[in-house]
Amino acid sequence: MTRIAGMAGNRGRNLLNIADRKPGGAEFAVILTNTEDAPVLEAAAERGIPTEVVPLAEDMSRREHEEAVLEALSEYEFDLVCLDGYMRILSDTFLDEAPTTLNVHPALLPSFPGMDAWGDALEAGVSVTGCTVHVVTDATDEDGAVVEDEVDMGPIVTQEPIPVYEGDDEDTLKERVLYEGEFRAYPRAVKWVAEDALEIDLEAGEVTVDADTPTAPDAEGLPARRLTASDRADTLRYGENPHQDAAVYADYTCDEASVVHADQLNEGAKALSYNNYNDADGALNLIKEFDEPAAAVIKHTNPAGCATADSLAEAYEKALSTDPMSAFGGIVALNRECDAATAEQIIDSFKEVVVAPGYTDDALEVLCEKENLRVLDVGREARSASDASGDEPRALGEQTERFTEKDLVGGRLVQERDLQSISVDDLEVVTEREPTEEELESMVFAWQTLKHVKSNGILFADGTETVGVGMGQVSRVDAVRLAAMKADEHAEGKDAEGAVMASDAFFPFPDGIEEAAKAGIEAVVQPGGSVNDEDVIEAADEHDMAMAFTGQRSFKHD
Ligand SMILES: NCC(=O)N[C@@H]1O[C@H](COP(=O)([O-])[O-])[C@@H](O)[C@H]1O
Repeated sequence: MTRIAGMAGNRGRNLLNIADRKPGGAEFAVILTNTEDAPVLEAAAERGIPTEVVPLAEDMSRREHEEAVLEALSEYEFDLVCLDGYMRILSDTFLDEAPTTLNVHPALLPSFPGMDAWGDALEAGVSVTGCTVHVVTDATDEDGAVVEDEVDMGPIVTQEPIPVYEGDDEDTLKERVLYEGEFRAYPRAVKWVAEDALEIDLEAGEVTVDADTPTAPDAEGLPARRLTASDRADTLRYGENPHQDAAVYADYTCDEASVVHADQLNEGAKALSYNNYNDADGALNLIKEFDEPAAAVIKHTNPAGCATADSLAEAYEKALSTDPMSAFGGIVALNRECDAATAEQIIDSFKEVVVAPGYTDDALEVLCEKENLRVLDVGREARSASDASGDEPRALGEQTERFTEKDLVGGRLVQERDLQSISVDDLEVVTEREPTEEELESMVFAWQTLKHVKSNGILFADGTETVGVGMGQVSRVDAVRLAAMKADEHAEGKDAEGAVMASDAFFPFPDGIEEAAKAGIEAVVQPGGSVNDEDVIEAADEHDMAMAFTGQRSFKHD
C-alpha cells in the first residue's frame, strides 16, 4: 500500500480529498506544514492522520529548513510526497532524500506558472485552462536561491482541462479549477503511483503511464480519460418533464446526418423539445438502416411502425398503418427527399416532427400548413448517394460516429454504437423447413428494425413492413404477446398471419414460439445460443415454422 507524506501550507484541500478517497488504496502517513495555524492540521487530526509542524525560523536557510522537514518526516514510513499549496520551493536537499514528490499547479503547465495562474489565464483570454500534477524537481541553484524559470517545470504526470466561461472572474475560475480540476487530477496521479503504473525518468524529464493498467489508453480507441467538448446549441424549454431544465449541446466535428445539426425549416413553429430531439434522433437512426425508400414513426424512442417500399409515400403508409393510434403525436423520419404525396399523408394525423434529407417545395408547403409540426432537414449533403445531385455526397446511412454514451450517477458508460447489419447470407437456418425468399427478406428487414426497439423487443414483419411491435417488456414472452396484440388490435389492413417474428435475444424457453404460433407467425429470426435451443427449435418444427439464427444479439436498453 502506498503511504503518503503530505505537505501543505494552508488548507490542504487536495490532501484531504485524497485522504477521503484513498485512490488506489493510498493512505497518509503524516501531514506536515510549515505554518502553525494552518487549517489543514485540524482537518487532518479529525481524520486521525498524524501531523507535524516545522516552522521556518527567521534565520533558517532553505536547506536548513528542508533538513528539519526531513528530520520530522524520518519518524514516518512513506513512499510518496504530495505537496498542496506548500509555498516553499524545494531544493535538492529535500528532493534527493525524499521519494517521488508531486505537486499540483492551477494551470495547464507550462502555461501560467507562478502565483497568479487564474489572473494570468484571464488576462491572456484563454478559453480553456486547467491544472497540472507534476513531479517536483529542483528549482534552486547551488546557493539554494530560486531559479524562477525552473519553478513548476518538473515532468507532467496528468492534467485536467477546465473551461473559462464568459464573465468569469478570478474567484469563479479558481473555484472551478480547484474543485473540478484538481479534485480529479490529483487523485488520478496518486492512484497511478499506488498501482505502480508510473515510470518517472527525471533525467529525460519524462513520465510514462504503464499501458497495462486499466487507467492507461487502450488499443481499441477507448481512451483512459474521455474528454468531450460540445457547445450549447440551444436552451430547451424544459427537459424530459417540465420541472427539469435542459439544453442541447452540439459537436461540430460530427459529419453524420443528425437531428442536432438539422435545419428547422418552419422557423416560426415551436422549437424542438428535449423529448423531440431524443425521439427524432431515434427515428433518424432507424431509417439510416435502409437503402430502399424507408419511413418510420417513433414514439418514446420506439418505432410505432417502420417500412421500406418502392416509394416513400408507400413506405410511410405501411409504417403508419402498423399502429396508427400509437403513432398519434409521433416523430416521422424518412430517408429520401419528402415529396408532396408523402407530406399529404403525414399531415393527415397529428405528428410532432418530421425529419428528412430535404423536401420538395410542394411538400414543404403542405407540411408548413401545420403550425406545430416541426420540419427538420438533415441536409442535401446527407442524402442517399443515389438521388442526390451534389458531388459524392455523404450517404444518409453513413454512420461516422463510433461511440455512444450514457451517464450514470458517478460516471458514464461508453460503448461502440450497434452498427451491425445482417444479410440473408448471415442467417443460419435451424429448422426442418427452409424459409422462403420472402421470409428471408422479411427477416433481414425485421432484424434491422428491431435494433431500434427497446429490449426485450419482439417485432412482427410482413414483407418489409412492421405489423406489430412488442417493446421494452421485462419478459420475452410478454413482448411476443404485446406484438401479437398490436398486430391483432391496432394494425390496419394487415395482421400477424403468415408474418415473420424477430427477437432481439434468444428464446430461453419454447413459450415465446408457442405464443407466436397462436398469433399466426410462420417464420422466426433470433440470435440463438440458449441452452434450450433444441427445445425452441423443436417447438418451431412442430408448428412448421422456419427459423434462422443471426448469431448476434441486438439488445437496446436505453
Ligand atoms: N504552484 C503550486 C500552487 O499554486 N498550488 C495551489 O495552491 C493550492 C492550495 O492552496 P490552499 O491550501 O490555500 O487551498 C492548490 O490547490 C494549488 O492550486
